[in-house]
Amino acid sequence: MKSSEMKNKDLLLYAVTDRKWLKDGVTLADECKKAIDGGVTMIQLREKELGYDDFLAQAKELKTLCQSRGIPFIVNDNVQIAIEVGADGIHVGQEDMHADDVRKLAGKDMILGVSAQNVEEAVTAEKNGADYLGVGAVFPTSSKDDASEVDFETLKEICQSVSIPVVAIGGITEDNIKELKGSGIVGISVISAIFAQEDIKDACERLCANTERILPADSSAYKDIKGAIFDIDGTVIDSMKIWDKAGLMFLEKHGIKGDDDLGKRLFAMTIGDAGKYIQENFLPNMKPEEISAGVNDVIRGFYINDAQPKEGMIELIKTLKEEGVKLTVATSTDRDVFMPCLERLGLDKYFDGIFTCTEVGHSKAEPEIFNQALELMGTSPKETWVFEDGLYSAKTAKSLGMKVAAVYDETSRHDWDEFRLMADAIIRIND
Ligand SMILES: Cc1ncc(COP(=O)(O)OP(=O)(O)O)c(N)n1
Ligand SMILES: Cc1ncsc1CCOP(=O)(O)O
Ligand SMILES: [Mg+2]
Repeated sequence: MKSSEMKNKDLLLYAVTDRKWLKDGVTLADECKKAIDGGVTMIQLREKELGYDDFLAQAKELKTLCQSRGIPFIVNDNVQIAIEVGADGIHVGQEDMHADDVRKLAGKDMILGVSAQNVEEAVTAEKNGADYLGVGAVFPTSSKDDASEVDFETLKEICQSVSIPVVAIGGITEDNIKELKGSGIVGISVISAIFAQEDIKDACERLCANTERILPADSSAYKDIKGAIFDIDGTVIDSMKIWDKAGLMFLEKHGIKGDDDLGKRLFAMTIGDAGKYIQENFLPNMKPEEISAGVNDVIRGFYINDAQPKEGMIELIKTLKEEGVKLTVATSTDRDVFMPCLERLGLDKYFDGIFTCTEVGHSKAEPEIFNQALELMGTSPKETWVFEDGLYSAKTAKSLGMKVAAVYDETSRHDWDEFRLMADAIIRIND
């Protein structure tokens, strides 16, 4: 991977190797495979004891593994080995070769990571060509003897002072990671919370999920963005649950108490079918159309009075607008249902155009709605991001060459593993 192709998402869970944790008969490649299976997005080979030839042989093995699994491979400290093995990148600290010299030797395409402990080092590293920063130790660590600690405020100041992405490193565990929320980091870099664990794959899965949970929906993740297309339900508005519950709430109004199973059955039906089902099973004296209209009223009432934004989305939309990005809506929900909510939240004024599947005459499994949004914004697919909680809609957007920010929503959790992998950025706040 070239440095220009690296996304923030590639830095989500960055594993740094340490052979001191290897069990008998197990190789670093074996352990790295488990880590990649668990969701590690980048690997750094860190060898402090090996001679040149052994270091090179190990680098070749891990480079082949990472390449076959589609994640970047980085070499720690040794620029020569990084170049010889054709690594994707090199990571150097303040005591190692200077970043500008590394850049000259390694060329513009190699990913260059630099350690920084304060704002001055961070700003200098960016000027000297760093593509990302590793900042730490953010917690006490036993994996690096000479690591000095970096407090939360300094980490935050560093993130605010540079435009390149920052990962935190040092003593990070699946529990303390939540303390890094709000710092501005795009990911974490970890040794022992991965390689010292009994079940490496399992540990990585939890670290990944917990890291996703602390990342902001901020605009810095969306490289080269000129246009943005927002889904509404489950993306901008926390409204998916009402579709799940509307049938039950309607029944409750008529004094009938349903259970979760009934809720799930009704959710899987169209509103028309739900009307028929409720009539046949609970309200024989009411017409199915009246029931369907009643369920619809429950939904509308929720949008008018109660629906809340997903965390961080209002701020994101405002920031993108301020940055001159064209904004549109593409939604499967009918205009008269969601507009009162957008208006109540003061969001309607930010959008240059609003497209609904009903009005366009095609679902989001087809390209029409996205193409109409692109045409109105006058942006090309590759400079346009689609913010979506629905995997199938995201697949359509991807097939048109657009970038996708996957927004986590509880109702589509079963798709998340596939969705997070295909997306160019992830928004998963407080699920
Ligand atoms: C991602 C990442 N961040 C920081 C470091 C530390 O690098 P450095 O300060 O050069 O210390 P050593 O790792 O070389 O002991 C890192 N390796 N990776
Ligand atoms: C390499 C490095 N640089 C700063 S802290 C550190 C060690 C990170 O290891 P761990 O995740 O086990 O604390
Ligand atoms: Mg170093």
